[in-house]
Amino acid sequence: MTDRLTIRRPDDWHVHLRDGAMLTHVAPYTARQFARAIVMPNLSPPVTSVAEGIAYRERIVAAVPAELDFTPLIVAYLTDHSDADELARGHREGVFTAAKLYPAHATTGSAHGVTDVANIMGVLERMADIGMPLLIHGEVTDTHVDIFDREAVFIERTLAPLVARLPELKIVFEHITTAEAAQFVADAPATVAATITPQHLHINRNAMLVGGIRPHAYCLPVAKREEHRLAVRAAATSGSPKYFLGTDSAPHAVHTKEASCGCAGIFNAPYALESYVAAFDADGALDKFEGFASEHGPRFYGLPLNEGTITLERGETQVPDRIGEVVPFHAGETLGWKLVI
Ligand SMILES: NC(=O)N[C@@H](CC(=O)O)C(=O)O
Ligand SMILES: [Zn+2]
Ligand SMILES: [Zn+2]
Repeated sequence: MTDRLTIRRPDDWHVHLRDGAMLTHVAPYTARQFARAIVMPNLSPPVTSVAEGIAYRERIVAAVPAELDFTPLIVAYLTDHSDADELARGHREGVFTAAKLYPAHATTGSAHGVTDVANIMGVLERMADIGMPLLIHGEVTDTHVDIFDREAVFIERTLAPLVARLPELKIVFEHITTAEAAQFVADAPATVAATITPQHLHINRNAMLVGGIRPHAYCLPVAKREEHRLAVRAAATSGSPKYFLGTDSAPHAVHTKEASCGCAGIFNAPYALESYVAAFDADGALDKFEGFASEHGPRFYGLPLNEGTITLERGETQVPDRIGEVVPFHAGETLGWKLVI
């Protein structure tokens, strides 16, 4: 039995660090676990211009204790009116690592998102030309489609046609939650990859709905049936370079989740690595963890692998009920691994 696992320093390829007081509160947790993070741009207002990207990056750096070696990677938020020249300039100048497609009204902070991919086809063609990755929240917003089917329907209606049209465009299908998504990515060209969250490795929809409604298990895309959790978990632990770590840590103050209309998002940053490694361990896949956490992401993005290592050890990590105004994932549980750096 392996009791100690030393791996190259990992990165988080999908996180919400927010802004203002929440940024100050949560950014250190991500910076303690990860060397770099792809920071999502769904602020209000969203990060759309190069100037806003530079300013946000400065606010993030200011929120992280100086002794932590952490690099935020900034993402442009796509709207129906995105300008290809502005995005390309941001990419060229090292401000925008990628651009994010939120279908309008699909999730938290997506009101300014894209109403039809056709509206940004010129932008996507330019991104393909310059090798700038497109990150996608992959759910349709059609009110006739059941919330549990929105990811699978997005593949059929939007993602498959997009990949067929622009096979050279690098696409990250973010936070996949279904067997259909895992299979689509497996069958797609090497330009298509996916991030996987810790919650979608651990919970199915029962966690949210059995024995009372549990708002802290609610995020988007919503957790699905057990068969989907198992398919996503098999993808994560498969060793395939198409799947990599993206926590989707999405903090919301407790009163906005424990409400008649609660916000979507799970705050998993403080114990993300302990949570992921527990799943890999349970599946006998510890040997696949370094690839998932530290290698597949940078290789897909075309960025250097991190220098240095971290160590995880078997041992108890008690997850608190609250961290400031936010309830963390696994609140009140004991995880079987700890990060010892
Ligand atoms: N995942 C979530 O449930 N929420 C995210 C948005 C997102 O990633 O879809 C958030 O910003 O709160
Ligand atoms: Zn999302
Ligand atoms: Zn997210």
